[in-house]
This record gives sequence, C-alpha cells and structure tokens, in this order.
Amino acid sequence: MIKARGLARQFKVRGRAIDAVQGVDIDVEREELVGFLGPNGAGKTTTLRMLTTLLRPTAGEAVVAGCDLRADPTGVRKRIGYVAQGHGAGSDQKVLDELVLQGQFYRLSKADSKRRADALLDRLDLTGVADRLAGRLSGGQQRRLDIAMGVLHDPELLFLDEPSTGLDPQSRSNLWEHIRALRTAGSTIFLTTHYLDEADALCDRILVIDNGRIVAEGTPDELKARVAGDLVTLTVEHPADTAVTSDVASKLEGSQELQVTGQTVRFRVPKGDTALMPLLRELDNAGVQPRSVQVQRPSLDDVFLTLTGRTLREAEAATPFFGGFRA
Ligand SMILES: Nc1ncnc2c1ncn2[C@@H]1O[C@H](COP(=O)(O)OP(=O)(O)OP(=O)(O)O)[C@@H](O)[C@H]1O
Repeated sequence: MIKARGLARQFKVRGRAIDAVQGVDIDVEREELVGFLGPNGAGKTTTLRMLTTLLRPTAGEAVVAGCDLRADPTGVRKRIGYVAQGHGAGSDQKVLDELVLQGQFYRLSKADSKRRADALLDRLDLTGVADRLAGRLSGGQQRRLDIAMGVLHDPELLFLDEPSTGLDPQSRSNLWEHIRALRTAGSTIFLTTHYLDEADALCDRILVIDNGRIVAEGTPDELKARVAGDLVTLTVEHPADTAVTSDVASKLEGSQELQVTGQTVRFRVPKGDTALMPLLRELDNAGVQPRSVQVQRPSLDDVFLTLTGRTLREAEAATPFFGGFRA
C-alpha cells in the first residue's frame, strides 16, 4: 500500500538548511495498521505530508495506494484519506450536514453521501450528535468526526496525524477502539504518534523515527525484545541484605545492568518470570527475606532509550522548534 525509498525533505530557513526527513524507506502492506513513532520534531508530519502529496519531497520515490507520488499525485489523493493534526471540522455546520457536504466534495451523489454518512455516524458512535453543530462537540467526538470525514469516500489507505493528541485518557482509549474497528473492517492505516502507549496498544508494526531517520522497525514485541531483558526490582527488609541480593542477582544467567539504591536492587534478565523462582530460592538459602519483587517487561520507552541513548521526553525537550515556519 505504501512503498517509499529514500524519501527526504529539506527546508531552508533564513539561509539555514533543516533536514527534516533524511531518506526514509517505508513499506506498508494492505490491511496493516502501522505507527510512525518519534518525539516532537522527529519528522513524522513532514513524512506524512509528503506521502499525502501536500509537500514535495526533495529526494526519493514513493508509490502510495498504487500511484506514483511524483507522476500521479491526483491518483494518490483520490485513493487516500488524510486526517491532519487537530484538524477540526467546521463549526457552523451540523455534524450530518458536514459529512454529506464532504461526500459531495468527493463527487458522491447526495443520496450516496447521506447513506455513507449515516453508516459512519453509527460506526463511530456519533449518531446521537448528528444534528449538533460540529463546533460544539467534545474533543473525542470531534476527532471521531475528523476520522469520519477522512474515510467518507472509502479510501484504500487512511493517514492519521497524531490522532489522540489533546484527548483525555478515556476519550483516547475510546478512539483507539474505533481505529482498531476500522482496521478490522479492512482499512489500511498509517498513523503518527509520539505516545508510546498508543503505538503499543494499536499498531501491528511500528517505525521509530528520530532526527529525520528511521532508527528501528518491527512489531511492538519485536522492538521490546531488543532491550536486554525484563527489569527485576527487588526490595529487601534490611540494608545489609543488599550485598547478598546483588551477588545472587549477578549470578543469574544473562543478568546485567545491576544497580543498588538504598534497599532496592534492580537488574535486567532475559526472562524475568522464569528467573524469579531460582532467585527467590537462592535468597531464601542465604537467609534474605525480600519485601517486594517486581518484574516489568520492557516498554517502548526503553526501546527508544536503547536505540538513541535518550528517553522520548529528553529527545522532545532537546528538539529545536522553529515556531512560525511550520507549513
Ligand atoms: N515548513 C517548515 N519550515 C521549516 N522547518 C520545518 C517546517 N516544517 C517542519 N519543519 C522542521 O522540520 C523538523 C521536523 O518537523 P515535523 O513537524 O515533521 O516533526 P514531527 O515529528 O511531526 O513533530 P510533531 O510531533 O511536533 O508534529 C522540525 O525541526 C521542524 O521544526
């Protein structure tokens, strides 16, 4: 559905070159839900704007929904849906009218447009607000209306830019259910996000982008497997027991990144759950009583840290934002 090779975009700002996207390769298969994950300023929106024909690449090639990006941008536009970041439908139209107009914009007959609008309102849980002004919807309803607008013409491929930004946790998980349902119904979806939990919960596959380059690619589980194992956190009753505990932990097969803070010993092992029994047995033999033991699977944040040496939050804090120059 998407095949991009060496896609790049440079911006010139006051004589200074900004390499926003530095030659990315992207492959998305039909009916896949793929996430483009990276911190603010990593190049996600720029890539999306290139793939949706809104921005000309400075280098590279792409075939999107069967059409060549450079040779047939009109063909691409006909076959895709695009929901921009915080897009927001017009405020002075009723929800249903807004959708019917959108359908007519795509040259559907009024009757067809109304039929599809009704079906989408039902699928996206918006039937109850069909007669409300679009500008009066809650944040979550607004985003669902944006998505309905994006899929009304039944595109083969849907692009979503930061779909859940600005939503409260409940509206986010509700939106995720709707996005998953669209995928289950046969849509191919490419979305950008800087939320690790969103990428983890939604995506079949994730591309991680940092400073305009793809630094990793895989299923959420494959990416997590790149981190050196599960994190075991063990707290002991007496400070004097930490030396024995860290000694026992360091002897477990594959144990690494051992750290002691106060009465807490932390380390990574390849399979935390299976390592737990021998660990507790050894500690019992040594007369150590742990107060608590916790095993955590690596998060995508750990993956980002492993790949780039920075947490997503640090990466975002360090990214210069060229306010006023955004297209
Ligand atoms: N029109 C533009 N002119 C100049 N620089 C730009 C322009 N658009 C984007 N940039 C710069 O290109 C880089 C990538 O920006 P982009 O918006 O693609 O990142 P992003 O990953 O989508 O970030 P966010 O999550 O904040 O949307 C940033 O440094 C940004 O400031």
